[in-house]
Amino acid sequence: MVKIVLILFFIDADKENYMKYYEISLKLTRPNGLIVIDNTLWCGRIFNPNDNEEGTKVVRQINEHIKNDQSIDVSFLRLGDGITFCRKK
Ligand SMILES: C[S@@+](CC[C@H](N)C(=O)[O-])C[C@H]1O[C@@H](n2cnc3c(N)ncnc32)[C@H](O)[C@@H]1O
Repeated sequence: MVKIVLILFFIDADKENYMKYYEISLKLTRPNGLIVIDNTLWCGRIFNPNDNEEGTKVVRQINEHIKNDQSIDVSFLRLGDGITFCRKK
């Protein structure tokens, strides 16, 4: 049986599927591998309580999820539109 383990994922496609991409990446990443998520500031829209567009809600949701995920260490770069680095423990 071939077991696939990867060391780096870069998530940057459709926001609606970000949670799905994150869960799949976490399963396939080996310990110490990185999951890099782009657009985690969403142009600052996540901080606007009046912005409840689907993409905004999803980015808020994944940020919250990552904050509470004990299986990773997290680092955030306020570069561009915000980049979050998740290292699988
Ligand atoms: C913001 S661009 C990022 C491109 C890439 N990260 C790069 O730097 O070249 C988002 C890309 O995700 C692709 N995309 C959007 N929804 C997708 C989906 N459901 N499945 C696969 N790719 C998708 C788009 O076609 C687009 O090329």
